[in-house]
Amino acid sequence: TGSTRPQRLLKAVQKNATKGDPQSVISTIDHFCRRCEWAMNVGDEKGTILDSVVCEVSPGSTLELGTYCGYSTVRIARLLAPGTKLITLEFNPDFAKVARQVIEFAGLQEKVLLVEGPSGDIIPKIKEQFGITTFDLVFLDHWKDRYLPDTKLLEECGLLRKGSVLMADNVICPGTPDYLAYVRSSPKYDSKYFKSHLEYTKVEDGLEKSVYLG
Ligand SMILES: Cc1ncnc2c1ncn2[C@@H]1O[C@H](/C=C/CNC(=O)c2cc(-c3ccc(F)cc3)cc(O)c2O)C[C@H]1O
Ligand SMILES: [Mg+2]
Repeated sequence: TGSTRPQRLLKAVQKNATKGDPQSVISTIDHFCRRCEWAMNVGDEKGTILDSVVCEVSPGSTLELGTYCGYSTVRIARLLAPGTKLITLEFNPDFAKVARQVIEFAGLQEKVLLVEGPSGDIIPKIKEQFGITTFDLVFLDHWKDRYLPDTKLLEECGLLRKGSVLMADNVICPGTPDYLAYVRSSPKYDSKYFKSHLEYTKVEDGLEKSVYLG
C-alpha cells in the first residue's frame, strides 16, 4: 500500500530538516506544501500572526485542538518559555504517530504533551489528569464544527480565566460561522479578526483572536 500525505511530509522533514532545529522543520514543511503537496497546516503567513500572539501572551499553559502533522505544535512550542507546556489533542492515531515524530525531530518533545482522543472526551479530564488550572492560550484548528462546542466546554470546565486568549484558524475558509457569531456577539469575549490567506494560496482566510473576559 502507498504512503499517506502525512507520511510523505514526515519523510521530507527527516530528509531535509536539521534535527533539533524547529525553524528548519517549519521551513521544510512550508516548502513541501508549496512545491510538492498542499496540506492543511496553518502555514507561514498565518503562522507569523500566530507567532506574534504567542510571544505577546507568553503563555504558561497552552492547549491546541487538532495536532494533524504537528506543524503548528512546533511553531507554538518553539516560542514557549522553559518549564511551560503545550497540550495538543489529536484523535486520528495515524496523524498522531506522524506528529510525534515531527515534534521529536524538532527537539520539542519536552514541551509538548500529545494526547490522543476526541477533544470532547479529553477536555473534561484535563484538570484532574494533567494538573492544569486554566489555559492562557488555546489554538483551535480541528474540525470546524467543533470550535463552538469545545469553546463552551472549556468555559463550563473552568479552563478559561479572565484574559485567556483563543486563536482560531480558518474562520473564513473553510469557515466557522457559528463560532464566529458566538465570540463576536458574546459579552464574555473581546474578539478581533486578523485578515490573511489560506495556507500556501491567495484565497482569503484569517485568524480570530478572542480574549475571554470571564
Ligand atoms: C474533535 C477532535 N478531537 C481531536 N482531534 C480532532 C478533532 N477533530 C479533528 N481533529 C483532528 O484535527 C485535524 C483536523 C483539522 C481540520 N482542519 C481542516 O479541515 C482544515 C481545512 C482547510 C481547507 C481549506 C480549504 C480547502 F479547499 C480544503 C481544506 C484548511 C485548514 O487550515 C484546516 O485546518 C485532524 C483531525 O484528526
Ligand atoms: Mg487550519
